Amino acid sequence: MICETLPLIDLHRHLDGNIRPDTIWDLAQQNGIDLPVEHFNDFIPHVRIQDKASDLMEFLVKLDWGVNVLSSLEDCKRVAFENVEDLSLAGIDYAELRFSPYYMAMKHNLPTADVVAAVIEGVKQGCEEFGVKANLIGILSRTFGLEKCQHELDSLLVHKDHLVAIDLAGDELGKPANLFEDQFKQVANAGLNVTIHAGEAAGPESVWHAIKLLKAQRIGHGVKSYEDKHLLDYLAENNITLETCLTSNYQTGTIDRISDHPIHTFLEHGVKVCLNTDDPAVEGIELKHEYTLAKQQLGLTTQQLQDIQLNALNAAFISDSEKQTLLTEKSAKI
Ligand SMILES: O=c1[nH]cnc2c1ncn2[C@@H]1O[C@H](CO)[C@@H](O)[C@H]1O
Ligand SMILES: [Zn+2]
Repeated sequence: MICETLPLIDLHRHLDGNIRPDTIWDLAQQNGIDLPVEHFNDFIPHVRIQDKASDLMEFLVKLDWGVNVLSSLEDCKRVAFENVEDLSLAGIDYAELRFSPYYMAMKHNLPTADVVAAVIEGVKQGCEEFGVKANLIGILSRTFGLEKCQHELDSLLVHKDHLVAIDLAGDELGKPANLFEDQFKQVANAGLNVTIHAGEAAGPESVWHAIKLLKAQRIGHGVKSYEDKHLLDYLAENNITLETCLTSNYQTGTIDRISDHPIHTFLEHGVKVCLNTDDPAVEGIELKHEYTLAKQQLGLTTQQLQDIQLNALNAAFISDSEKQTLLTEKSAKI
């Protein structure tokens, strides 16, 4: 299923949507935080989707315990480090880990820019320890409004040399992309890449806004693009890759069944897609599972899955020589 001579890459993976349930439990004990249940097994439904949520916002609530137990910068560093260990355990060669520093800082009033520094440090140490490659994408959590997003952006830009891109995530319906035009002008001025969550809870117009107003080079999800043929042509012609997350799309109610995912429509139109996890700990999946779903539930061929692995490499926010290194290092391992 996975082509062993090509690097396995996850470009859409929330670091703060992948905090291990046992770490959340442990940090809660350590930090004297009351949890709603007495036994660990009873805690799982509070931090992991059981089958599916009714919509995106109900899904996102499951991420809250993970960040609510982060009481110090050391805790933030720990979860960042563990995220890299998880990459190594999942057989991933390169990942772009995204995180929302204000969301992580919020509950315990941690200084947001220092949270960014702690995550950078945890990921750096993880990469050294586990021999995995990773870069970071900063998220503006649109759910909390414009003012908080500007604060979040300011905190991220302090450390912009350690980031490859900025993303906009959270409540797509309630906080549409056009509100954040000014923030993404600042992102462009800072020389960072742009990927935007769009076409997940809202329709194709949200994808258009992400591209035209915020200058997105990649789109997170983009599921609803299938409703607009002109948009499909535009995505294909401009080489804008859709970061597809099958299990997440099912669990957020964006699609009713995995087999309903419009990935075939995208491929037929020449739109580039790659496969990703989104929030693996909350979803209870890993990247290889997404490739299995694509084969078994959507009938993708071995060739299509290989192309998808290559699409992820091509769409990564790294230089051509770094891409080449990932390729040669992988074939050397065989
Ligand atoms: O699937 C998703 N769609 C939209 N936003 C998401 C998704 N998963 C996580 N976040 C959002 O990303 C930030 C944490 O990294 C939070 O704002 C969370 O709500
Ligand atoms: Zn996401």
